[in-house]
Amino acid sequence: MYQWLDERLDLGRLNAKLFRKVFPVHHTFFLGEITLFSFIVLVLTGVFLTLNYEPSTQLVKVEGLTDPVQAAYASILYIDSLPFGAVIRSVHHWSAHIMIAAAFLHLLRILLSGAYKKPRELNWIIGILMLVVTIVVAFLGYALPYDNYAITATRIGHGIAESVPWVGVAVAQIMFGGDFPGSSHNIPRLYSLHVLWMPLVLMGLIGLHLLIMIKQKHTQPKYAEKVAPGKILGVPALPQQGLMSGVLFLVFVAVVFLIGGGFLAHPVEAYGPLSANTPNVKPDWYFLWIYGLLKIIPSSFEFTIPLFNGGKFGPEFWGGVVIPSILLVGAILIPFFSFTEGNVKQRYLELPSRHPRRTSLTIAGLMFLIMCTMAGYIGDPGMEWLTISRAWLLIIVVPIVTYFVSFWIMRAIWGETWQKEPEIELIVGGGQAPRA
Ligand code: HEM
Repeated sequence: MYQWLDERLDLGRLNAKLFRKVFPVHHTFFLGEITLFSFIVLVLTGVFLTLNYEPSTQLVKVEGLTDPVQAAYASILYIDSLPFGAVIRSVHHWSAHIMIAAAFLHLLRILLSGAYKKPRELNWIIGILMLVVTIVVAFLGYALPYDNYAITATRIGHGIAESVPWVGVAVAQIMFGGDFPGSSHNIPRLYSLHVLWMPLVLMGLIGLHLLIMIKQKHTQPKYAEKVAPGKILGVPALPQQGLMSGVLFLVFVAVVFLIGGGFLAHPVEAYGPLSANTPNVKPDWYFLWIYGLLKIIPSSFEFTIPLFNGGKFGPEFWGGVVIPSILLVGAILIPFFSFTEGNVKQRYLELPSRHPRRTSLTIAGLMFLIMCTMAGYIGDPGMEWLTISRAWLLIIVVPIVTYFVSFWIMRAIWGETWQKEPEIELIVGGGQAPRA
């Protein structure tokens, strides 16, 4: 069979060029792979869901329910009633959470190890875009069950889209196919964006990301410089790397099915179909920091520019659009503010502990997000101590204190040598003397 294929596809050349490509091995490199695996599981479980989901708000009768309900809602009841239907829906749900978390951790590893520097600036930018698109796809899928929970959470995003001065209402109408909720175009519009257009964009970006990564070659652990100077130290793409990735994929599938089976996505009947009741729901964790900002920006923080029918700059615009956009642009620009020594290409991973400024800034940034997230709980039972003014204080003070404390700890531990990468001593096994 190999010979038959080789004669037609010149597999030998492919084998020599692609399959023998060397991949450096480091446990943190699996974060990018886990992000990829989540995407694959999302597509596979998504195919099952699309085969059984009805993207329509037409009213239909469901056995056991007195009032007619929207077809989208009814189809989720149907999916949950299929053998393993609720588990597959839950695996889809949890894979989305894992993909966002893994992409974010992957971003942190790139940031903390300096892998974003020349020549990988492009892949850094594509990565940020992928993270944003992933979050957008997750948001677009939120409303599809069309239950009270999904609609209430999606309304927050709809309000943010509408808050953009002058163009917001038009943007929201295009995105949601009319007023939300209520328009019969809502579900078909969100559905096509969620299952087709945005995943296609994501697939294109992932393909580009991986092609660039293969072309530029992976950064390597520091010891590779000593063991194989000027070369790539690692294992061939096939069979070793492929085998490791294959095993990790199977483990990933097993774990996500365990999570999906153990913790089912919320049953739609717990909240019921669209009604005037607004349940007290919060957005998912990755939106909570924006939700927190929306809670603490005072409603008086608003003005209108009396031009072209008036452009309103309200708190939702500041918290939901301006601050996240500033952070996004800042993140995109990171590689252009840090340079490699002598402007050479970055080949090796940097130790976070030996780059205390960057590491402390990253931890401070995380603290900012955590404090904003905490503000999302203002007014909840048990959180009475958290007033709006205290939340402001925490958001400003905690990141600054964190920066100085973590910087001080790194300086205290490594003293004068804090900026130097440690000397690597190579120990060769089998009782031989070290060679380097
Ligand atoms: C959202 C979907 C994403 C997928 C599926 C993905 C996938 C991958 C994979 C499989 C690798 C190789 C293994 C590794 O280094 O972990 C990689 C490398 C890389 N990724 Fe991503 N990634 C994603 C998001 C991001 C993000 C958010 C960033 C940063 C903003 C980023 C920046 C990079 C860079 C710079 C490399 C090269 C790393 C090196 O050479 O050390 N990626 N990505």
